[in-house]
Amino acid sequence: MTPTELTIGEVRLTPILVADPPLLNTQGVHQPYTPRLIVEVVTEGGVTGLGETYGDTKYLDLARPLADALTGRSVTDLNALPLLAAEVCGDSPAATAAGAVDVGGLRGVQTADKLRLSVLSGFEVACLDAWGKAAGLPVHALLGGKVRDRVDYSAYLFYRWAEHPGGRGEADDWGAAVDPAGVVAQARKLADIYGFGSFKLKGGVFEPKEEIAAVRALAEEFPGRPLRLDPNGAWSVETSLMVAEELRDVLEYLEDPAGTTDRMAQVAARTDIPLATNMCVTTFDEIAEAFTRGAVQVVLSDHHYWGGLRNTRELAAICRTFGVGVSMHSNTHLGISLAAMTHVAATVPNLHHACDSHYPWQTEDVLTERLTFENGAVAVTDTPGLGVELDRDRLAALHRRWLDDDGSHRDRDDAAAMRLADPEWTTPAVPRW
Ligand SMILES: O=C([O-])C(=O)C[C@H](O)[C@@H](O)C(=O)[O-]
Ligand SMILES: [Mg+2]
Repeated sequence: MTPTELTIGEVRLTPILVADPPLLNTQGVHQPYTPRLIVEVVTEGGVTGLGETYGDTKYLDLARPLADALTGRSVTDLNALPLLAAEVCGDSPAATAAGAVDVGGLRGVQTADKLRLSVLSGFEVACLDAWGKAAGLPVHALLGGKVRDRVDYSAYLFYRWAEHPGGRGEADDWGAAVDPAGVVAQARKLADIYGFGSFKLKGGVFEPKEEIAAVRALAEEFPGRPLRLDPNGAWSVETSLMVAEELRDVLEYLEDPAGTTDRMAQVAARTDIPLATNMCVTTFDEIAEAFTRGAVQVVLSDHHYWGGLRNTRELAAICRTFGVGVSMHSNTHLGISLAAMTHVAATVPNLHHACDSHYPWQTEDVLTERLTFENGAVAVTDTPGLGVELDRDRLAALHRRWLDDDGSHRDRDDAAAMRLADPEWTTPAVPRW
């Protein structure tokens, strides 16, 4: 491996639109297509590394200057990435608006730092992939080596409609799930196909008592299996405590029942069910208050907004220091990100919960071969780099969809998608219940 082989000669950015089913959450419903950005880092030695991150306009605006600035640098120069991003990306107006939140609040605060980290995570993963390919080492080896050979994922259950309003988008055969029977049928199908052994229900969609009934129905169908419920902060402290009491015998943890660190701390003080979050601890700045107040017991890391695989390991070390558990959050992503999640998860000793992944809902990908779950787990590959290969035809087809789009899908907006079914819909005020 010579320095030239590791020097970045070109960075290619390809925004795409990926099919997404009508999955419901407290903000609204997923649009038929969701934006992602595929990053290719090509070294002067001809090695191509792949990365993936959010593809909404506010991310693309930051990704372009960073791509230009990377040319001539080494793929190993990763500690300098945040400094470089801070220097060249500038602050996005979306991030600097007072009280800005990510995806209507589903992913917590939105700051200029977090937005830059979300962008540079795609570049970090692409650099690690290129470096690993050039060195003949898997990405997990570059992170210090794996401590497990498979990474467990949980079934990510959603209330959903059979199809998008007006029959838009791509059809699938999952049918609707809007009541306990529908949720159980969906869980059974996900367990049968993928072998998942734990189940997370995305809540905050219906009245809490209906969601309690759905979790109870899951507990009956899958006795003893770890269950989670995540209303994305839609409940008050009192409602959170009521749900915690009703489900205390079956929940592994309750995820973001209430929407702020202060409310989570109030809930945590009065229940012994662990609270997990991907909303009130989403940046390093938020850790101290949440941990010292005992507001969360499990942090659901997301390598995209935490700034990459190496930052995820730093977060895991901080969690370990405070006796806080760690697992992984997910939203709509493709196989490059699933591979990246699997590599980093394989290196984290204190990862004791099955990670979230939307991947089963994504029928489209940009890989020649999709990643597979066996008994609910993804095997940790020892193939150099991430161990995945880009399918250029698929990438081109999904980019073509992005080019042809009239702009209505280029920025994720679950509330706007909901208004197509319910013109009166506005993003609910929190707490909703
Ligand atoms: O809280 C979570 O687990 C998420 O934010 C995951 C996703 O954003 C999910 O809520 C979604 O996509 O509807
Ligand atoms: Mg969550």
